[in-house]
Amino acid sequence: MNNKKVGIIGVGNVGATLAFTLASKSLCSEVVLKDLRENIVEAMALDISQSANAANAKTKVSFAKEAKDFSNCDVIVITAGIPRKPGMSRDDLLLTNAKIMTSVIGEINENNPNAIYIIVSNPLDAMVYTALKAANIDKNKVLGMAGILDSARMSHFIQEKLGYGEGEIDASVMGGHGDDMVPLANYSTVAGKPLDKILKEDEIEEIITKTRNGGAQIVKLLETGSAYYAPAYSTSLMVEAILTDNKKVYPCAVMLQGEYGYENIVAGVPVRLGKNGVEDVIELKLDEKQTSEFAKSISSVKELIDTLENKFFS
Ligand SMILES: NC(=O)c1ccc[n+]([C@@H]2O[C@H](COP(=O)([O-])OP(=O)(O)OC[C@H]3O[C@@H](n4cnc5c(N)ncnc54)[C@H](O)[C@@H]3O)[C@@H](O)[C@H]2O)c1
Ligand SMILES: O=C(O)C[C@H](O)C(=O)O
Repeated sequence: MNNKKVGIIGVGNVGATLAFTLASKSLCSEVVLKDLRENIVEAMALDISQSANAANAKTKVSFAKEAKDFSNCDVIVITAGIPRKPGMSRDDLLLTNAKIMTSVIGEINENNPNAIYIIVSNPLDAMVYTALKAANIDKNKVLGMAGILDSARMSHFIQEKLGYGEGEIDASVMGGHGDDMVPLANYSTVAGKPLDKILKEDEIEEIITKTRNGGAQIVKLLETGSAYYAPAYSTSLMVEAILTDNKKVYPCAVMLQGEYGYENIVAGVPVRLGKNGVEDVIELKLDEKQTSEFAKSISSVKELIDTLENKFFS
């Protein structure tokens, strides 16, 4: 066992599913949960700990009764915040979740000097920005989860279109986690073959549209909230990469400082993950259309950041 501690704040659908995933896979020695809802967090800690015992897993699952219980974490995942409901955009959550993000970061930052933070709350890119601004943490230690999820959705829609490829599809999505994210057909492969060599342009466009709409599709069906199995599993991959220092490259939302020609803006880009968090940002060569789509996605994130600066941080 690796003697690593993971803290999860916000133990609703995504947080609880993530805790279950980490514990079932014995990815760390300890998972500690924190939420405003005292009975729920205690119930989740009991239930998930008991499931881990059923699996003979080695992870201890507990909940934080006081600040010291949520200290010295190696990785902290923040899923605290409200999810959207049908008819809403992720951006509608901006000011409510910025308030929650600022408050939770303020509660835990001091006791966790070495933690790497993974942000999940929406709107994702703006929440990564908020976390960085609220706590003055090194930019390489704060990452947002969305790109793995969006890429998994794209893989799903590719498989659905082709009718084959399970386990052999490797899709790639960049940009902000919003309606104009940038799925990259030429960097998406089926058994190593690029998608743009397999499907026609209109078929690829259909997959791109479905990928962009993937979150909203589930929100509409669920009625009460948003997706959580794929988001939680995607987050577990980031946690694993950091804890095991495996150097895997995943699309993650990070603060850009010159990469892709942008400064002081958060967006999803391929990142090599390791024990230090962001170990490298990989710069893919984008064609003209992808470059302009990435610029559009960046400008949507910029609008949210401007709103935060004018209405929240000022
Ligand atoms: N980045 C992504 O790809 C992605 C994917 C799925 C969900 N999300 C986002 O993650 C967030 C959580 O989604 P969910 O489905 O788990 O929602 P949920 O409502 O099931 O859970 C949210 C939890 O946060 C808790 N919480 C709220 N304020 C808190 C605070 N100050 N301190 C501690 N806990 C607090 C709530 O009590 C609740 O248990 C939402 O904002 C959602 O939009 C993002
Ligand atoms: O769609 C949402 O609001 C939740 C999340 O961002 C998702 O893509 O599933």
